Amino acid sequence: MIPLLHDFSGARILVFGGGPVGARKARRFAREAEVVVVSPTFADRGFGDATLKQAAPGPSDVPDWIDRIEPALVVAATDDFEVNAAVEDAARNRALLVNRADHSGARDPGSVVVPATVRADPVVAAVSTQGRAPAVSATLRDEISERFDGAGELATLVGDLRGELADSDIEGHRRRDAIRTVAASDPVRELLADGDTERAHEVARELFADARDDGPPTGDATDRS
Ligand SMILES: C[C@@]1(CC(=O)O)c2cc3[nH]c(cc4nc(cc5[nH]c(cc(n2)[C@H]1CCC(=O)O)[C@@](C)(CC(=O)O)[C@@H]5CCC(=O)O)C(CC(=O)O)=C4CCC(=O)O)c(CCC(=O)O)c3CC(=O)O
Ligand SMILES: NC(=O)C1=CN([C@@H]2O[C@H](COP(=O)(O)OP(=O)(O)OC[C@H]3O[C@@H](n4cnc5c(N)ncnc54)[C@H](O)[C@@H]3O)[C@@H](O)[C@H]2O)C=CC1
Repeated sequence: MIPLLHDFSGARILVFGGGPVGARKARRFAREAEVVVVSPTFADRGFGDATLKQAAPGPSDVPDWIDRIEPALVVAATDDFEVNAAVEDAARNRALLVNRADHSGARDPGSVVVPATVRADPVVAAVSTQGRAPAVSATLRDEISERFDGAGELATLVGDLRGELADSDIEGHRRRDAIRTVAASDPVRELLADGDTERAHEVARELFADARDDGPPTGDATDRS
């Protein structure tokens, strides 16, 4: 499986199953998409801004729900294997993305796994074990999140500097070195994590100007994919 970021803004997502797992998926997707959850019962836990529809569709009712809602992604999170299987079949027949919460074996095209994520907008990190051991994903996510202090602010700051350079006639390698110097600067990161944004910007600008004008030795130019 290949990790990608998918923009679901303006899209609809249909979740079958209103237990804790359906709620967790609904909450996650509702930050961006219009989420509908269909289920006979709903957990106490929050569903974000999702719309809740109380119903207990059997396997043969599933296609109608999908055709009515017209989702981009369907989530099968009921505790009923037959219903989850019907959700997967109907989604696949319509070439929709499908996430099965009760199944992590072999996967067909169009099936997606929900990773454990850390967000510090605009930075987002996702960890998956490709379905093998979700608890490991969650543990590693917690470790990564401890290193995320100031990461969102850093990306915003470096993004601003990139924007300012976009129209300049600075040589490509100097531009890249200057940007990398700021991106990798521990002092800038620490100042941002401490909330000292003003000083962080000053230090970043100094580093940036030095690297741009004098240019440290050009680093490794290989593409890190
Ligand atoms: C394939 C996948 C499908 C998908 O949902 O996309 C899937 C499948 C299954 N999970 C199961 C169990 C558990 N899942 C969790 C937790 C999380 N599971 C998540 C994702 C995924 N789970 C996808 C793969 C992710 C990857 O690639 O690593 C996370 C990361 C994201 C999220 O769900 O939001 C979220 C962390 C949330 C957070 O902390 O943020 C815990 C731990 C806990 O609850 O504390 C347990 C109990 C311990 C255990 O069993 O391991 C079972 C057995 C169910 C049963 O026994 O009935 C299945 C089905 C099966 O394995 O067949
Ligand atoms: N992916 C993950 O992270 C995890 C997945 N699971 C799997 O996901 C499934 C759901 O987990 P929980 O929410 O904890 O289970 P749960 O049993 O608490 O909730 C199941 C929900 O599905 C609803 N439901 C039952 N029949 C339905 C139907 N015909 N149509 C729509 N909704 C229906 C129930 O009313 C209930 O709200 C579990 O059976 C398990 O296989 C479990 C733990 C973690």
